[in-house]
Amino acid sequence: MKAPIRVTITGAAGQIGYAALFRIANGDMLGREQPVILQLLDLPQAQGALRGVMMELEDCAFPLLQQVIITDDPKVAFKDTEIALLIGARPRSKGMERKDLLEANGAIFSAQGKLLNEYAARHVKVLVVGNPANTNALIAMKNAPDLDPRNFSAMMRLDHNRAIAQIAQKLFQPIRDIKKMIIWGNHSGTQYPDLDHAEIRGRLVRDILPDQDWVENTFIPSVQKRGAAVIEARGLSSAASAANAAVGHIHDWMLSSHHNDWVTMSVPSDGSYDIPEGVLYGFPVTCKNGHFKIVQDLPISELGRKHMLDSHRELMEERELVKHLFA
Ligand SMILES: NC(=O)c1ccc[n+]([C@@H]2O[C@H](COP(=O)([O-])OP(=O)(O)OC[C@H]3O[C@@H](n4cnc5c(N)ncnc54)[C@H](O)[C@@H]3O)[C@@H](O)[C@H]2O)c1
Ligand SMILES: O=C(O)C[C@H](O)C(=O)O
Repeated sequence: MKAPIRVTITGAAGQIGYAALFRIANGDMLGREQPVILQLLDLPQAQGALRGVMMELEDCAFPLLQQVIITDDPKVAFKDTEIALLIGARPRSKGMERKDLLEANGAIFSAQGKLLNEYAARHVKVLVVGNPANTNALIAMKNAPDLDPRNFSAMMRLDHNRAIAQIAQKLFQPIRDIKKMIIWGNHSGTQYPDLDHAEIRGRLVRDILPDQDWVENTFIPSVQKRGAAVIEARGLSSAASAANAAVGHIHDWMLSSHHNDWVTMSVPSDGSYDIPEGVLYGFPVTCKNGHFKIVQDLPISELGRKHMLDSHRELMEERELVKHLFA
């Protein structure tokens, strides 16, 4: 039996937490042979609900679930953690943009960055889900100077999955055949869902779907605005699909991305594709042995470059607004 991995989930009593926990305990995130210890954090007023969630986890009798710790103390939740899903934050409601949450949520991530720096395992992998995810991840990273910045990421996998689903529906093709999707930039309305490299059974999707008007006026905006469309329909922001994306993000980071494919992760920019250092930005990456590598040398169209720079500009504006939260 392998040694258990400690997984911290913040906002564990919230809707994404509820949808993620049972998947993780079932082995969907780290594999069917990897025991886990869940360290669940939520606010004091949510401890009752969290106790209920723990009871339900117990009642599933998951063979891989070795221990569940519930707490309102982040020091307890982050102690020796090896994977931290930072979900706990306010969601937006109808009519808000994700960056409207910066004020309310930014402070959470500076405090949690400091605590991760102090209490987490040195190899901890951090996935920020709470919005605005890219900039919150930057805040956490900037407050954790002793941890490798490459261990901080933000979630763009939901956008990636949404884009694949749109193409599968448009072409009446199975999801599993659609590869090499990319979402560049920010998890916001400026993200750039890039179809130029996507393949279906080895053929470029662009060759099968030459309808540029559909790509520009339907595909790109519908992926960019899908979060708002779900809020409009449900009255609440995406939860199960967000949890599924978080499980997929960590799964691939830890256990490798698929052969001849890549995934989108928001990671610290390193100058690749002329996106300057200083923000967390969605890039296509491959993962192996717990490390990601940004896919290099993809040709970028003129339209694509414009979208990529617009999204970078927005991230720089967000960065400017939260600079006071950096350690
Ligand atoms: N990146 C993405 O693709 C993506 C997708 C969906 C949602 N989100 C974001 O994820 C976040 C959570 O969404 P949700 O629907 O689960 O919200 P929710 O309101 O259902 O749950 C949030 C939980 O976090 C807790 N919480 C708040 N502050 C906390 C703190 N400082 N420490 C620990 N726990 C804290 C709350 O008590 C609550 O239980 C939101 O910011 C939402 O916008 C991101
Ligand atoms: O859109 C939101 O506010 C929630 C989430 O980021 C999403 O993309 O569904």
